[in-house]
Amino acid sequence: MTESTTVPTGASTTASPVLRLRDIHLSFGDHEVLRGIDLDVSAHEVVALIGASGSGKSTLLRTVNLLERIDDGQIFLQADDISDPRTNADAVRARIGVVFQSYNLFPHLSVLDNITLADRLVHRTPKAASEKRALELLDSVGLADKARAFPDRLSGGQQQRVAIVRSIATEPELLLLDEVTSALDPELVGEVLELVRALKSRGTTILMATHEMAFAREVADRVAFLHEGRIEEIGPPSRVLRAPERERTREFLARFLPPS
Ligand SMILES: Nc1ncnc2c1ncn2[C@@H]1O[C@H](COP(=O)(O)OP(=O)(O)OP(=O)(O)O)[C@@H](O)[C@H]1O
Repeated sequence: MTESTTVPTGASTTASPVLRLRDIHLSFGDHEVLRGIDLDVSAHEVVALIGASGSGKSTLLRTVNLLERIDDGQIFLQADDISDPRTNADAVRARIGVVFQSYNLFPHLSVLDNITLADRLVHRTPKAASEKRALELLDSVGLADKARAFPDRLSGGQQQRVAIVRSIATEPELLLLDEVTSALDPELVGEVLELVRALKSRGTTILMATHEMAFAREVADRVAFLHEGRIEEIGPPSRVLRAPERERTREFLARFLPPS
């Protein structure tokens, strides 16, 4: 029996997963924030992490990108054990796209330069090829006319869409989205969610933390409900988010309760 079939993570396909988390533990001082997480994300799958504020969603995403080092367990990206301390973190990060809550664009670079920077520096893609691809991506999200603009000339929703375009410009194997709509005014949320929907339809493999329950229901193949550092429930949105009262309670908790 292979390792990927020994843990009941509820993965929806039998293909080798893009990401495998095995018994992940992580503490900050005395506070054990991740308490034995097992999770597979298959190719082209969208998995949404939901849970109250402080349940460990962001921390889990940060461990995958090696921004936090785990205390115990293993993280596999494709066949590679990236939790091995000898792993080159920069090489791993070049394979994973990340978008955080605040857009984090470089303010002194144009939209085009923001998008092409990693491709040119990390992947050594020639400037012309990198810009051609970036312009195609911008065009596909309706932002081609902003290519030469600087971030401060864009709305929050436009900045976040550029950040997402930047994260996929290098064609990462996995995309991590951490509350990508939380910092936005409500009227700007829709355009960002629309872009995530488009990524899903292109087959991007996504692990995302979200408080947007309706969105998780619509876009996620599976939803993982985190509670106090453990995955309490995982499965199709129709099952995990089945009770409207529970959904509302979770949304309320996630938005308003301070981290424990
Ligand atoms: N660098 C750190 N040092 C100490 N404690 C931390 C650190 N990062 C996170 N924590 C704690 O870990 C717990 C989990 O935080 P995390 O940000 O992962 O939760 P979350 O589920 O993403 O919350 P939210 O929905 O509010 O973003 C919280 O109690 C938080 O205070």
